[in-house]
Amino acid sequence: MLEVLQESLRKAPIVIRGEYPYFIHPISDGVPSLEPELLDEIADHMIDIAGTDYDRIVSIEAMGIPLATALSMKTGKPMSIVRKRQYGLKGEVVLSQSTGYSKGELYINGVSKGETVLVVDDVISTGGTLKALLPALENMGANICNVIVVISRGDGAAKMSDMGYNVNTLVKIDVDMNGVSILEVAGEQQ
Ligand SMILES: O=P(O)(O)OC[C@H]1O[C@H](OP(=O)(O)OP(=O)(O)O)[C@H](O)[C@@H]1O
Ligand SMILES: Nc1nc2[nH]cnc2c(=O)[nH]1
Repeated sequence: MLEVLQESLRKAPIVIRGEYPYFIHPISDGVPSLEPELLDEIADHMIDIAGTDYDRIVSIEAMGIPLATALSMKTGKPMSIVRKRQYGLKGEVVLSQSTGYSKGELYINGVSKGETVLVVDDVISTGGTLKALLPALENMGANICNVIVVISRGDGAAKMSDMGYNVNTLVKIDVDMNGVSILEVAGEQQ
């Protein structure tokens, strides 16, 4: 299951940021090379989880964009990207994002009241981004049918579950200076 993703995670280099071992991976960073086989495998798996019964795919810049694009092309569903830049369009919604290493504003455009949306992203770590985004989408009148994040590192997904949001993750990982350890793979017994 998810063999291409697992293999790529095992090969992911680590750099130390402060004292934090930071993994570098095509899905979370777009470097060194994002292969179509990997996007294809992930998009197929997302369809297995969420089907295609939604109006719109919603994702977050920057690294949600290739995932949403691959899924959009497979499902024929439109996508809206939550941006870090303000456009000032009518109906734009602003929210504050806080992750482990950044704070800033996010801007939602293009999501209409009553739409059913699938939310996808590359990584969940502290959960700060989804903690801000999911209630904001609901306040806009969107119906969130599913949330799928490729890589889970840390306790963000558990925190979202405590808030009443089920976040499906494809792999749970741990990271130290020696590399990435895969703790859990979606659909596999451990
Ligand atoms: O669970 P959290 O702690 O909120 O972290 C998750 C967020 O962090 C990453 O984005 P980042 O803000 O680094 O932006 P990028 O995609 O532009 O690198 C990732 O794409 C998520 O959106
Ligand atoms: N690419 C990347 N994104 C992260 N988000 C939280 N931790 C990490 C990390 O180590 N690498």
